[in-house]
Amino acid sequence: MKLAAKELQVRRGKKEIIKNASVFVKDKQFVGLIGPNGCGKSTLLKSIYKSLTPHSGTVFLNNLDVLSSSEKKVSQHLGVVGQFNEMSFDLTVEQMVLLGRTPHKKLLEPDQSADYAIVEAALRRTRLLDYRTRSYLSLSGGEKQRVILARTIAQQPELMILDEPTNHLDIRYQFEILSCVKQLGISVLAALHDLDLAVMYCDYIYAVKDGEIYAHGKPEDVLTPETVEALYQIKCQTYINPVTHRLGFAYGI
Ligand SMILES: Nc1ncnc2c1ncn2[C@@H]1O[C@H](COP(=O)(O)OP(=O)(O)OP(=O)(O)O)[C@@H](O)[C@H]1O
Repeated sequence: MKLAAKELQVRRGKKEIIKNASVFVKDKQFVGLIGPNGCGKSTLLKSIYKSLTPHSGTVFLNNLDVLSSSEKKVSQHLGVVGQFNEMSFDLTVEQMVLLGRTPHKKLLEPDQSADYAIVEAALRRTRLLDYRTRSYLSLSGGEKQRVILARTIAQQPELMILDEPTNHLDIRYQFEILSCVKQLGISVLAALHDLDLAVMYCDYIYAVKDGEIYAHGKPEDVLTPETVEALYQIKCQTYINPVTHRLGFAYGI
C-alpha cells in the first residue's frame, strides 16, 4: 500500500508546527522520520493518521482519501503504534489484542474463530503467547509496547505508523520490535530517535527540522555528519559499525 501525504500544514494557535511537509511511502517500504525533540514528528504523523486535522494538505492511501474517509474505513488499512499506551481500565493481553479486529467487524459482531487465530498468530510473532491471560495493566512498559504492537498486527494493516515505538525498551527489545515490524513485509512509517536503528531498518528517511522536511533520501545519503549536526546541534562523526557493518554515529557536544 502506498502513502502519499502532500503539503501538510498544521497550526496550533498562532504557531505553524508543520509547514508544507510531504511524505511518501512506497508499497512495502520502511520509511523513517527523524529529527530533534519538538521538531514536529508526532504532529506530522498524527495529521496523517487522522488524530488531528491538518490546516491544509492531502493524505492518500492508494486511492483512499484518508482525511475525508471514516475512522473505520481508514483503520481497515492503517494501524498505529503510538508513544503512550496507558489505559484506565484493565483487560487481559488477549482481550487487548482482540481489539485489533474491531475495524473489520460490524457493530456488536462477536469474535469468530478466525479472529482468535489471527490474535494467536500476532501473540506468537510478538512472543506474548505466555502472557495471554495476564492483566495488561500489570505489565512493564516494554511488555505493554509489545501488546500494542500485537494489537496492531492483529488489525492486519497494509500501512503501519509507529511513533517512537522503541520508547521504554531495552536494546534487545528495540531490535526485536523493529525486526518484527520489518518481517511483516508491509509499508511502514516510523518516527525514530536512534540513528543506528534508523540505518538498520529504514529503506528511506525523512529528516524533520522546525516543522519542515530538511532532507530526505536513503539513510546513508541523508545521515551525513553535516546533516546530523544541523538537526541536533551536536558534533557528529560517522564510521562503519564493526558489529552491524553499517553506518554508525559518534556524538559529542
Ligand atoms: N496542542 C498543542 N498546542 C501547542 N503546541 C503544540 C501542541 N501540540 C504540539 N505542540 C508543539 O509542537 C511542536 C512539535 O511537537 P511534536 O510532539 O510533534 O514533536 P516531536 O518531534 O514528535 O517531539 P519528540 O521527539 O519530543 O516526541 C512542539 O514544540 C510542541 O510543543
